[in-house]
Amino acid sequence: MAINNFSKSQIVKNNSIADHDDLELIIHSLDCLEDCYISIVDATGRIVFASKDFEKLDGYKTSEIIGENVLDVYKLGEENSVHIKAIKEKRVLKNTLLRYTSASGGPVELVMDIFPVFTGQEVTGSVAISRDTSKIQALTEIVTKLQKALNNQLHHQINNGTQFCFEDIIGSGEAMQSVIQSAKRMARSESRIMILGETGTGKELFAQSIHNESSRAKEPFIAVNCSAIPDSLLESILFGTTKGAFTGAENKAGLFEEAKNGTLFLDELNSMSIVLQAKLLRALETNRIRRVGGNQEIPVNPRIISAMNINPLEAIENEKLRSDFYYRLAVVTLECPSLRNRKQDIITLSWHYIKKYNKILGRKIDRLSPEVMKILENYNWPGNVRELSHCIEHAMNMVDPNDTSLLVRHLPAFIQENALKSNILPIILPKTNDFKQIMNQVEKDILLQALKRNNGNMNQSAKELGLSRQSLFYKLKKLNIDIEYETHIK
Ligand SMILES: Nc1ncnc2c1ncn2[C@@H]1O[C@H](COP(=O)(O)OP(=O)(O)OP(=O)(O)O)[C@@H](O)[C@H]1O
Repeated sequence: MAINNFSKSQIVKNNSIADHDDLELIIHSLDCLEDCYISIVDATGRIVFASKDFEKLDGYKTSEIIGENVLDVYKLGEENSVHIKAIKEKRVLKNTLLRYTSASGGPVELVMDIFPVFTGQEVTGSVAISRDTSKIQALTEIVTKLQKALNNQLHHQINNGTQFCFEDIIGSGEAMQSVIQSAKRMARSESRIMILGETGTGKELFAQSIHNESSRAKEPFIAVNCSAIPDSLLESILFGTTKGAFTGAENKAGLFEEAKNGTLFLDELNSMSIVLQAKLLRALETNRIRRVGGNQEIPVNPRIISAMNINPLEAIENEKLRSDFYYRLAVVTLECPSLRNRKQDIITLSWHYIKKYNKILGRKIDRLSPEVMKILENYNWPGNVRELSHCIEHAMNMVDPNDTSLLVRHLPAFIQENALKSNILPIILPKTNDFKQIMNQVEKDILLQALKRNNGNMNQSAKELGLSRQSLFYKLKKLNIDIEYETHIK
């Protein structure tokens, strides 16, 4: 690879080398230069050198980032920048993982060794030698897929009824990581779990993952959506029936029995009637059930995981939920955060679904426009991850097979309209130092966004902008704006 004028001997001579191990590490890193990228920043975090190959990796042009601050370029907080950390802590950081966003919004992951540069006692900068993890990851992905296929085969053989495990949960932000850690701890115990969260936040995904991580993994996982089934039927489904209990009734085991020593997942528990809650409470207290129409008590042993998408305390207050029933089931609780409260995961999840639909629909999208990123991050996602997946599926159906960028016009109309109404379409400044050109662009964007918000209506747009109709006409003419062409959202 090209490392410009930066030679191996220059780096090795660098007086940051604290001990023999570091020296070995640098020499080892330099020996694998084919797979390495080098970056150097000064003590203030200003980038003074970045090897040319970075451009291919993350899309930031070397010529444009030299002289810029590393935090600004890679949109990192101080705590996340490994360069700044090495400078502040005055120590070498080895094999440190750094995740950031490429110029086109995709994820980049590097493993870095960072060496502070000393002049006397003072740290005057740091040198990082980085390796792209995607090659390692590609291999890991293959191995993981093989493992999963093997697992699935096993699951099918033992028919445990699940599709997901913890590895399928996407969310590197603190909120999601903390829920995953709690869920893993819960998987190791036998306590009943209540999973709370809005619709589409992944409650069933967590329930399945907990089951697969628990000692019950080889037993069945049985899910029942309490809102989808009328009460009388739900009782027979859960407890089973005895021949003659009602016309057509047969001797049949219910889900409590079918779940055996596995997990019974009661989804949308809040939809269950108060009467059925009382019957279920008895079963939960005794770990015994009676089939509908039967006299015999049958011992049962599934672990119960339940889920609700409303606030349980409000449901108790409104007498929709018995408190004794709730507390029997909510021995431990897990809260799935809504997507709007973990914005940092929105783009990662979007890329997950883009990759999925690239494969399914034969598309080749490898770039999200900055406007799309901003819109996705600012939308409030009432349907959470499920809604995001539908949004990307829609967009991927709208792109042409040769398109490589996902643009605003590909998004569902209501999301475009929402962005316009909430005025969050960003103004993208031209890359120039020409002040007049920048101001023209700003003026043009403001006029166009007002026109789009008002469906091209000149009077309303002028009113909103505080201009006379004539001034608006004059400005549109001066800026050479073709309204019909340009008010289609780009
Ligand atoms: N963190 C996540 N990572 C990957 N996929 C996710 C995540 N959260 C949710 N999903 C996906 O979103 C969809 C909805 O998830 P799930 O059915 O588990 O949500 P839910 O909270 O149980 O919804 P509901 O309350 O409507 O039943 C599924 O396709 C699931 O795989």
